[in-house]
Amino acid sequence: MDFQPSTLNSQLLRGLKVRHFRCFDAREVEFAPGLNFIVGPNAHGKTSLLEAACILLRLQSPRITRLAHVIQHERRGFVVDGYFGVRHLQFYFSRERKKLALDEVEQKSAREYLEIGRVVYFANSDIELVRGSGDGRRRFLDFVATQRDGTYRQALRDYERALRSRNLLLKSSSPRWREIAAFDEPLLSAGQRVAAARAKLIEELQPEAEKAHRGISGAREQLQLEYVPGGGEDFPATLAAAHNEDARLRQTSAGPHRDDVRFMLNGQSSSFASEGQQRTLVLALKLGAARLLEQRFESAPVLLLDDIFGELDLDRRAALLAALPASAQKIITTTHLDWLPAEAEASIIRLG
Ligand SMILES: Nc1ncnc2c1ncn2[C@@H]1O[C@H](COP(=O)(O)OP(=O)(O)OP(=O)(O)O)[C@@H](O)[C@H]1O
Repeated sequence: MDFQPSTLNSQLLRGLKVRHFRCFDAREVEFAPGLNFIVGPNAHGKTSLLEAACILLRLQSPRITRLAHVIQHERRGFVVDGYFGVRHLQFYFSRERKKLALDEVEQKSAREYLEIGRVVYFANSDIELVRGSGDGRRRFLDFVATQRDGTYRQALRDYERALRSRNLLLKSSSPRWREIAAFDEPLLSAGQRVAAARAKLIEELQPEAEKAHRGISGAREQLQLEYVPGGGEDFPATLAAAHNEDARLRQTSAGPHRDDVRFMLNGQSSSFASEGQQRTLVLALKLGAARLLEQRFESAPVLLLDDIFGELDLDRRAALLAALPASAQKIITTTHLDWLPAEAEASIIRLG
């Protein structure tokens, strides 16, 4: 790929190469600014390319927690490699080791690498954000929070490490409380950083998601987001009060690993909402996250949209296309493009 730095918009994913990634032995694609469609029949690797783009920029999959699952069967590891603006990103992952490089320089830590590209990913299965367990909502918060704040990832890791150690001690048949208490301090300190960042994120997301929701739903309902801290209002007090419960359950019962977010439409829990209302809500959350990141960094994140047009009628497809941030690069998978207005300017990648 030949890139001329002077002509590049620095906030674009220009090209992507994958090797031994899901169904691809090797594949290379180029993307344009604005609208990009990846078009092809089922099971031809559309989602795989979108997932690879997400992993290249964020080192995590939007679908699964274990990257080993995207290694092509019978292979040792995968490579994703691409240009974001003028920056060259490379990531190798195998079960034994990971290797990161930025502009051909191997990185010991992911910190600088993760400051390069920002992403909002949206798939039909995201309706689980409303319908599913708190786990999915925490993953969404973490995905946006690590992009919003470069220190968040470390706080989350510190918290998870302290939680794992504390839980391991609690599992013992006769828990030694002095040892367990030694993990309370790091658990509390990292947990409070995680909780504060999540609370701040919800506070900033609220007006943006509301605005997006009003735009899509035609101002019919009011959307409210509420952060529900798993450590209560006062995490140290909640943790201290939960000692007996923790001993009984043999695990830490309170803390950010139990955080949740409540969605309300006109003051009613979104669990009562219709499917259409729930889909609108999730879309508003994602567009809200995109606006929030755009405001914070003065450049829109890349939008990766997996087959979300398939279930909509023609009018709604057009409305959704219009609702996507104009300045963002958009990469969209779809099985066919018969519906795309002839005047729409888009770059098309065909698979199969
Ligand atoms: N680890 C893996 N190794 C090899 N093949 C895999 C792996 N994971 C998934 N696949 C295969 O990759 C193929 C492409 O899947 P993908 O989800 O990318 O297709 P798609 O074009 O998005 O399909 P759809 O339109 O049905 O969503 C599937 O046949 C799937 O079984």
